[in-house]
Formats: sequence, C-alpha cells, structure tokens
Amino acid sequence: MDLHDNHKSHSVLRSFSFAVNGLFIGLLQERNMRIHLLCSVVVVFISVYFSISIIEWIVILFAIGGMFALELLNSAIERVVDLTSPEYHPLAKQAKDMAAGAVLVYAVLSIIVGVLIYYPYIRKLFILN
Ligand SMILES: Nc1ncnc2c1ncn2[C@@H]1O[C@H](COP(=O)(O)OP(=O)(O)OP(=O)(O)O)[C@@H](O)[C@H]1O
Repeated sequence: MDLHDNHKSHSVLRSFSFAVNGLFIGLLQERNMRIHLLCSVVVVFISVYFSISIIEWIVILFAIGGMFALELLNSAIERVVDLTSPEYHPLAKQAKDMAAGAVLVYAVLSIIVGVLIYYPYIRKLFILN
C-alpha cells in the first residue's frame, strides 16, 4: 500500500474528526470566527426571546452556519495562498481579496435578513410597551 492508498483508507469517523479539527483550528486561530461565534450566541438568545417562527429559525440557522462555513473557506484559501505564494503576487492578492469579498457578500446579506426578521418583533416590543 503506497502513501496515496493510506490517505484514502480513512474511516468516515476519522474524516469527520479532521473536519471537527479544522473547525477548532478556525475558532482558535481566527479572530473573525470568534466574533461570529459571539454574534451567533447573541442572535440565538434574541431569537429565543422573540419566539421566532420555525421558518425564521431555519433562515437564521442557515445564515449562521453559512457564515461559519464561508469564514472557514476564506481562512483555508488564505493559508493555501500563504503556502504557495509567500512573496507578493497579483494573483495571490486577487485570490485573497475575492475570498474576503465572498465573506463580505454573505455578511451583508445576513444583516439584511436579520433586519427583515427582527424588525417586526422589535417594533411590536416598542409599540406594546
Ligand atoms: N502573497 C500575497 N501577494 C499579494 N498580496 C497579498 C499576499 N498576501 C496578502 N496579500 C494582500 O494583503 C491583504 C492582507 O493579507 P492577510 O494575509 O493579512 O489577509 P487578510 O485578508 O487581512 O486576512 P485576516 O482576515 O486574517 O486579517 C490581502 O487581502 C491581500 O490583498
């Protein structure tokens, strides 16, 4: 069995543990990931407080999960670029900036979704009190 075969013979459980390891590396090494985690906890508390609907929970959970997934991909791209192009290269800059742009697009979309979902609840809170 060569090295390639050995890499391919990981069990599903081991592959899962690699993925969880990647998630922990992201949380430990990336400040933005920790900010997302903090924001996610706040958003979950607000959602429980307002008793948002199932559909709204689904949208919010996708927004939260998508943000973590994109931030992990962005960090992975940053590492690959740093590994393959430690010196300045215009393509390395484009790769990093485009990955950051993807995160920005999703973050702006998530904020808009958040305003659309929570605004009616916040409005109701102030009108009733
Ligand atoms: N090898 C490189 N070649 C060209 N430009 C680079 C290179 N490395 C980084 N850059 C540019 O410098 C910017 C900052 O790079 P850095 O590696 O600090 O990532 P970052 O996008 O600031 O990530 P973080 O969110 O971790 O702070 C990048 O967005 C990119 O425009």
